[in-house]
Amino acid sequence: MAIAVAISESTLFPPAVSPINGYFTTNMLLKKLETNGNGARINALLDSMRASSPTRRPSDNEDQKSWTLHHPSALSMFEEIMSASKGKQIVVFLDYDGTLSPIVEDPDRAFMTTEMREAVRNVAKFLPTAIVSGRCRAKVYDFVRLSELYYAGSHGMDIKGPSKGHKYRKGNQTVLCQPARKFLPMIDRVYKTLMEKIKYVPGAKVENNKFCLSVHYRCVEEKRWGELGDEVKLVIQDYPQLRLSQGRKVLEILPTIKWDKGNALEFLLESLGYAESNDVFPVYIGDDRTDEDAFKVLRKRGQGLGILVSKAPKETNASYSLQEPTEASSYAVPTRFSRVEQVVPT
Ligand SMILES: O=P(O)(O)OC[C@H]1O[C@H](O[C@H]2O[C@H](CO)[C@@H](O)[C@H](O)[C@H]2O)[C@H](O)[C@@H](O)[C@@H]1O
Repeated sequence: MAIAVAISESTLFPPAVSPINGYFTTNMLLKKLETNGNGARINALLDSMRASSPTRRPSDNEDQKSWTLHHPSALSMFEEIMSASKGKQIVVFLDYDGTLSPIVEDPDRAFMTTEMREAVRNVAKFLPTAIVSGRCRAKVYDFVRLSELYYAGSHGMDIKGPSKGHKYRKGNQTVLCQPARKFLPMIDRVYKTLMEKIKYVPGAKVENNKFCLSVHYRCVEEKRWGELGDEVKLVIQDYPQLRLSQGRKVLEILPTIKWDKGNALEFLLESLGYAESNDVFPVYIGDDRTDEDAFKVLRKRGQGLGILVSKAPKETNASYSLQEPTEASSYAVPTRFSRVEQVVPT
């Protein structure tokens, strides 16, 4: 759409944005609104991309101390946590990237270690265990390869229970929940468009997570983040049923339905028979913004606990912390959990 704007071009628009046939387009105006008159960008998305990817700096000692005081290490508090869960069924929820696997440049190579897989396998022997990931369910399954677990892919929008013969399976039915099914053709279309649009930005990568998409900028030069963000915004502005969210050097495109990792957690607890129960103690370990939705649900239920994997102080709804994925694996050593008497649901 072209709109006429009664202001002089030279004072308002930086050289890159000039009128077409004497008219300023909406996009031009938007671009102008994102600059502060000196031509410096104050693009909200770009600012937020920077803020969610801070350059690592040693955190201030005082900040770190006060944060650790409010979010003590889940390892040092293990005995207290276990006594709070006494007589209750612990259910374990694990995020994948940054929690079970280290963050790496190539998302296709985010492998978990054999040690981590063993730790998860062992936990799942004693406790119902779910992987809750932004990735597509099939892909996260390929990384984890444990058929006894629940998997919630696409940020919880694609949930499947353990295959036949596993003890946490509910009766004969396989648990399945895909609340965003109708968005599949749209997501596919946007995936193809984005692939085309971002191929000019070196290092950018679109990952098809089935019910949502990830646009990675970890390998994009910072000076091109703004351009990439603009391309993504332009594409999704034609799709009001989609929304933009952010993770670790990634822009996430999701359906606008009210369904997130928190809903997935509640759905899984309900599937296990703990919808309204006080006899359950959910433990959720995650590292990212989308995991906050699950931490919030735990706070609201006043049950269990959230553990944030983070080296640096961060605002979070989690109660405890772990420094890095390797700590998550030592947290999950089987003897820790097997000491607690567990009620195994039928
Ligand atoms: O919910 P998660 O399991 O944490 O998934 C969130 C996103 O994780 C992946 O991206 C992140 O990890 C990559 C590999 O280490 C890294 O290269 C990227 O910068 C991170 O954002 C995954 O690729 C995404 O699809 C997930 O949405």
